[in-house]
Amino acid sequence: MELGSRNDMESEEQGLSEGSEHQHDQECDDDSVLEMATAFADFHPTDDSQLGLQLGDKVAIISKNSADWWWARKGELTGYVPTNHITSHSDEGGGWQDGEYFGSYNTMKLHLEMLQDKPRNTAYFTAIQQNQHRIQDKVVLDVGCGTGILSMSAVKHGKAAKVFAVEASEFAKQTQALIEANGMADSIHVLEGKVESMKLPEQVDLIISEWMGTFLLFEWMIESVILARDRWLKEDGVIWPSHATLYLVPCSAEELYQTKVGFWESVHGFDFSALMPLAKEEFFHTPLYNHVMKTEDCLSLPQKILQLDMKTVTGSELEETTHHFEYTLNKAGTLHGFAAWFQVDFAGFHGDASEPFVFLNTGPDYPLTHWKQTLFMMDSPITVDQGDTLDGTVTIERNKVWRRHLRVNLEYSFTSITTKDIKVFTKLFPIWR
Ligand SMILES: N=C(N)NC/C=C/[C@H]1O[C@@H](n2cnc3c(N)ncnc32)[C@H](O)[C@@H]1O
Repeated sequence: MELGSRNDMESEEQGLSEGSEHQHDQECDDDSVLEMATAFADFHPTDDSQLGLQLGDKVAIISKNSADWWWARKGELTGYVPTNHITSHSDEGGGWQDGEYFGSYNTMKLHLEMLQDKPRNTAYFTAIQQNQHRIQDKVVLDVGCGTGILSMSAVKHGKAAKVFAVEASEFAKQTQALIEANGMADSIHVLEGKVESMKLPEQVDLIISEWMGTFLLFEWMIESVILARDRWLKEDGVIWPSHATLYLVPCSAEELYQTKVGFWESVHGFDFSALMPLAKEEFFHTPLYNHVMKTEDCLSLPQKILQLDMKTVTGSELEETTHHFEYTLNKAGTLHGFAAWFQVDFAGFHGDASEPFVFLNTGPDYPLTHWKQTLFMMDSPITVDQGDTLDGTVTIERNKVWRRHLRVNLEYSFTSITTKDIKVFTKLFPIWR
């Protein structure tokens, strides 16, 4: 299930900012504080009545003296802050945009899309069935259960004794009805609310969750799963997926490029090429979250740019990651950009390591899923030869203000095997802010 996998959310996504819930901050309890706010830009004070800000700083708003300056406190310091440098939490749910986010999961369209994603559901069901002897009579936590499909499978296929099915959106009310309609109310306990604020009566043996978003991390639900793991998973418990791997490959996207940009060369016989820069900016500024690539589009072997062990990964490790890559192109063609996809594994139960585990790979060599692939289009395609090389880095940086969003920075040098000349490229792609 993916915030960025549906057109409506995609358009809402750009404006995903009117979270209605006010995420209560501890500092708010101090009665002199009107509300909390976060700086989304640095601010350098011009006199000592002003408070300096760094992007991501949280400040307590004491009074709103004017439309442009508010009196605020940051730690022990107080001073005026410019309102056009901060986003007040009362608008945005503290940058998590929870109102809008959970609201988006209260739609039939979304659940239909996920429940119709055969590879997705088959992976979870098969993993549960294959490990029935380990799940039987155990206690399971389903983080973000949606319709409760995975919880029902844990009981039906896994013979779990008890499942806590946690769902923050209003949809949880429907889920309760589904559990009852399937005679599972005595083993599946639907809990409406964020897992962060949930009080369970006991630790669990297995956490199951389907948290993966565009480019694996968008929506940043992984943080909620990590928190649930740290708080509710037994020491020797298992978390599924147990591992998550992000892949990146340099690729062609000729048809897409011609459709969106080449088109302007000649429009009904007229030269509209002056519009090509605008087209590139509009269509390629952010990655394409619903691109379906063909294996032959790959210009090299994919490389792993992020590998997560879900039993041990911490939230802070994910704030910013950088991976160095070197690709040797294995065919001639046109390099338009890079494609990304992920694989999640369902391993982790004790058993000999050679035991085959179920995995779900959303790449071009596997059956298509609703995640499709994520395409990062560079602005200028280059003609390449077999043997040319790309050497660079991909940096994934979580947005410090909009906490479900991230930015992917691609920087690399291209070396032609024939002429040896080197071209350097760099582009920053927000997902989606
Ligand atoms: N797989 C994709 N793409 N989306 C993730 C799946 C999101 C589902 O999990 C719920 N959810 C997300 N975060 C939490 C949380 N912290 N506590 C409880 N429920 C949550 C959402 O309302 C969706 O139903």
